[in-house]
Amino acid sequence: MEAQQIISRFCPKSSLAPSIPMVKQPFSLNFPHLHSLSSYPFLQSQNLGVPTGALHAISFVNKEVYPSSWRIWCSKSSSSTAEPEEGHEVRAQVTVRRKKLAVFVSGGGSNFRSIHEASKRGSLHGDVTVLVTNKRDCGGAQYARNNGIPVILFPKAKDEPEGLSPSDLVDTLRKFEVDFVLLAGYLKLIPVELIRAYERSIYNIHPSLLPAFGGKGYYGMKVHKAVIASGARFSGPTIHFVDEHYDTGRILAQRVVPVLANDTAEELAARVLNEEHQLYVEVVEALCEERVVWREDGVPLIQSKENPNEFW
Ligand SMILES: Nc1nc2c(c(=O)[nH]1)N[C@@H](CN(C=O)c1ccc(C(=O)N[C@@H](CCC(=O)O)C(=O)O)cc1)CN2
Ligand SMILES: NCC(=O)N[C@@H]1O[C@H](COP(=O)([O-])[O-])[C@@H](O)[C@H]1O
Repeated sequence: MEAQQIISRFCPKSSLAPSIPMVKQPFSLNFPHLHSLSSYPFLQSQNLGVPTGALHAISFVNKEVYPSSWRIWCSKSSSSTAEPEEGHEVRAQVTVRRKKLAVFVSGGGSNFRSIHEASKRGSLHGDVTVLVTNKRDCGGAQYARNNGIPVILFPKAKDEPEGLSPSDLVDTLRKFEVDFVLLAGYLKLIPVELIRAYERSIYNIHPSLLPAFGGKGYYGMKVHKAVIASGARFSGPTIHFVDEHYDTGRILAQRVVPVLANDTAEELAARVLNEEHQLYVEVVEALCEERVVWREDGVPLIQSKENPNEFW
C-alpha cells in the first residue's frame, strides 16, 4: 500500500475513547515496533492501578521514526517494565475497557459457542452479555440458557401475540450496555433502527467469499450448494460490517479453503465452518482490543496483535 495512505482508527461510540485523540497520520504501514501490554499479563492491574480485567498499555514511541508533531493513537508497549527503552519516550496510557457483546443466532450456534469459550478462557477481552434469536428453542438459545446468558426473542414468530419492536430491541441492547453486535447464523434482516444505533459496530459471518454467493436466499447449505454448482475452486468465510442489505457491508476479514472436485455440500460446509470458528474468534479479539483501523479509502483493516506494524 502507498506510504501516503492515511490510516485512522475507529472506536465505536459506545466504547470509551482512548485517553488521547484519534488523529489521522500520514503513515506507511511500517509503524515503529509497538506492542501490547496484554502479552505481559503480570503488568496488568496491580502495576498501573488499572481495574482488573482491563487491558492497558503505555505507548513508547521511537523518536527517530516519528516527528515530535505526530500524536500516536496506539497505546502499545514492548517493555516488560514501565520504563521506555533508549530513544523512546512514554507518550500516553490508554485503558481498553472490557467489551460487552450481543450475539444473534437462528440455529445451532457453533460460532457463538466458539466466541463464548474464548471469552471464558480469557483470550477474548469481552463477554457475551445477551443472546438474540428468532428461534426460541434453537441450539444457540439452549446453550445460552445453560450458560446463564439472557435470551431475547427477535423478531417474534408470526403466530405469536406480541414481541419487541426494532426500537424496543435497540433500547434493550443499550440496557445491556452492548458495544458490539455479532451475527452468527442469524437469518433475519437486521432493521435499519439497529444499524443506525450501532454504527460500524454490527458484524456478520457469511460462509462464502463475498461478494460471491451472498444476498437474499444465500444462507446455510444453500450457499455451499451454489459454490459447488458454480465450479468455484475456492471458498471460505467472510466477516463483514452489516448495513441495511444482506451481505453488502464492508469486508473486514476472510479465509480461503479449497473446494475439492468430489466435495458434497456437507463436506464443504464443514471445512468452511472450521475456519469460521477460528476467524470469528480472531476478529472479535481484535474488536475487543480496539485493533480495527480504517484506510483512507474506507477499507477496514485489523492490526496484528503480535506485530503492530502489520495489518490484515
Ligand atoms: N441488514 C442486514 N441483516 C442481516 C445481514 C446483513 O448483511 N444485513 N446478514 C444476514 C446473514 N445472512 C448472510 O450472511 C443472510 C441471512 C438470511 C438470508 C435470507 O435470505 N433469509 C430469508 C429468510 C430465511 C428464514 O427466515 O429462514 C429471507 O430473508 O427471505 C440471507 C442472508 C443476517 N441479517
Ligand atoms: N448467510 C448467513 C449464513 O449462512 N450463516 C452461516 O450459518 C452457519 C451458522 O452456523 P452456527 O449456528 O453453527 O454458528 C454458519 O456457517 C454461518 O456462516
